[in-house]
Amino acid sequence: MNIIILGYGKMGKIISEIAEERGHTIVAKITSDNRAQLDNLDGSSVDVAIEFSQPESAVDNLSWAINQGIPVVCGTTGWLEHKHEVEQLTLSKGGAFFYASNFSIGVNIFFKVNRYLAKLMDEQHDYAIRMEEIHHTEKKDAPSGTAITLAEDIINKIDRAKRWNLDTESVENGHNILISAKRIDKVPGTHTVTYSSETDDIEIKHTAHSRKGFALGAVLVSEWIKNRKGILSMDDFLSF
Ligand SMILES: NC(=O)C1=CN([C@@H]2O[C@H](COP(=O)(O)OP(=O)(O)OC[C@H]3O[C@@H](n4cnc5c(N)ncnc54)[C@H](OP(=O)(O)O)[C@@H]3O)[C@@H](O)[C@H]2O)C=CC1
Ligand SMILES: O=C(O)C1=N[C@H](C(=O)O)C[C@H](O)C1
Repeated sequence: MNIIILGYGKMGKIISEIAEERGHTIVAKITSDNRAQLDNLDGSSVDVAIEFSQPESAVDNLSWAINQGIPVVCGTTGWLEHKHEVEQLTLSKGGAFFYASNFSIGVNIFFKVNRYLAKLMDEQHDYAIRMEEIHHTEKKDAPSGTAITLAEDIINKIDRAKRWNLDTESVENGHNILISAKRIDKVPGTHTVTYSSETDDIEIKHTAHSRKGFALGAVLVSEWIKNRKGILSMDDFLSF
């Protein structure tokens, strides 16, 4: 496949390496410095676009790919207030758009465990819910997209959990999920969900050892999306 990389940073580089190892060709590696290349690029020769840039550039990059008729796989976090616009554009153009806050298979298993645990905790009113996410110091958004997915999944399962907020923000009542976002040099991504009562704690945790799992997941999805249409997610891709 011919792949264009929109955002050739820490993730874009590992994704390109894995894609090339799997026999794909990278037709362009776009950063903020060479983005003008997109003005002259013929999209008809590109099979898939992989977008891992930054919150401010995601919508422009995704719109470029969708307008070119290129299926696009997006891992950029921190821009989701505009997701509906991108989905509408995809539908109006008959394109394909895939977003995941986390492409790692391990995290997607963790999402399932989180949903199952939340279902069990719905009736357990004595437990307060909190979350911690730890990432490297270059991360631009907080909380992480993964933490938001975890929190939204809990809100969908637990009646008393009405919303999430960062623990640095003020809280009006105790029915929120408090998220602590820590930034520590080089940490690829650690997420912990804790239910605390007076008598005990129940905790689930996922620790990424590197960015490889995220990158491999994005390449596998890119191979899968090639001839598909519509708004797609990990639930469509994974069979578990
Ligand atoms: N969903 C998932 O599984 C994962 C998601 N992420 C997310 O992916 C995103 C990228 O992460 P990471 O690679 O660590 O970030 P980096 O900061 O290392 O890389 C970002 C890249 O985007 C480029 N960029 C900036 N502006 C534009 C633009 N207008 N058009 C195209 N490219 C642009 C930067 O170029 P320049 O250097 O010139 O500014 C850089 O190459 C983040 O939002 C992160 O949260 C990360 C890991 C996993
Ligand atoms: O910025 C990162 O590095 C990561 N971002 C994603 C997120 O915001 O959840 C996924 C992963 O945790 C790494």
